[in-house]
Amino acid sequence: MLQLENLTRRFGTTLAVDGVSLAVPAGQMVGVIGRSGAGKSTLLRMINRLAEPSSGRILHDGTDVTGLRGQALRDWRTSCGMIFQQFNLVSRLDVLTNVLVGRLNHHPGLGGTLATLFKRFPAAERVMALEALDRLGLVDQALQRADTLSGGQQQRVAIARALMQQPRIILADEPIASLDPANARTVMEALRDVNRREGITVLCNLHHLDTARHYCDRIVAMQGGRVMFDGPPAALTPARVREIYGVSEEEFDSLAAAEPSVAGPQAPPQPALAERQAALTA
Ligand SMILES: Nc1ncnc2c1ncn2[C@@H]1O[C@H](COP(=O)(O)OP(=O)(O)OP(=O)(O)O)[C@@H](O)[C@H]1O
Repeated sequence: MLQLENLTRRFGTTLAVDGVSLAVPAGQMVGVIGRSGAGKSTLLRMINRLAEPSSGRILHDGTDVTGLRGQALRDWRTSCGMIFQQFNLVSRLDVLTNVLVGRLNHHPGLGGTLATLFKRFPAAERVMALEALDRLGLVDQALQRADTLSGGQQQRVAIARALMQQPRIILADEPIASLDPANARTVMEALRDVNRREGITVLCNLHHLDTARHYCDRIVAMQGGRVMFDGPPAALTPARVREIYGVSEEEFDSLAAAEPSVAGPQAPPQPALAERQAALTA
């Protein structure tokens, strides 16, 4: 069970997340929806402590995650696989090596360059990486450079990489915002499959209500840092959407589609390299 207790994050005068309390049972798939700036990313990033809460607590199976330091914090981050909007693969490396990067946390002393990374992992982990790719339908692409894959394939490689961490929770921060509908579908299906088959808890930030309704067990709708709705998809009726956001569902979705962070000809900016490395190797 993941418990968020009155979790709050301020950036200067901005209250990005405002007193959020949620109890997420193990194995649940939760869709967090809301317009740009609602606080979705900050909420997710606090869970693996990429963003520090200003106040409130995060508990996982009774352990106070908010107080973890050093190795205990690194272990917690390992147990939270993170999926970013922009995949964050090493483009010039092959797919298999990218998946093995998810294992780096288990080898803190692994030296050498990225180019020789593959050979430095034990054979059992290379097999594990191939198995992860196989279950995501990508084993044939294992030796291709990551940047030769479609966006949807790259995001599934990122999911395979997260699986290598053997996570308890997957935090997916707008995993489909840069993808076309067909690729978005394959990625959401992959996340749902991982959730169902492995029982991994998934928290997934999404812009579109229909996507959240279709794939998630539970929807948390945010606005101005607060949770305005928390319940099963069927309970988030068009009338409820209007009540929360003051617009129809169609308007909500079209506003989301018009946001600059959603797929467009130009890729949105990536998180800082240090942050990505922290997420991958911490
Ligand atoms: N590092 C930061 N410094 C200052 N303000 C920030 C920072 N990160 C987020 N914010 C602010 O906190 C609020 C919530 O941002 P957040 O990125 O969590 O929202 P979001 O719902 O994920 O939006 P989007 O869908 O656009 O990613 C916004 O007003 C944002 O400008």
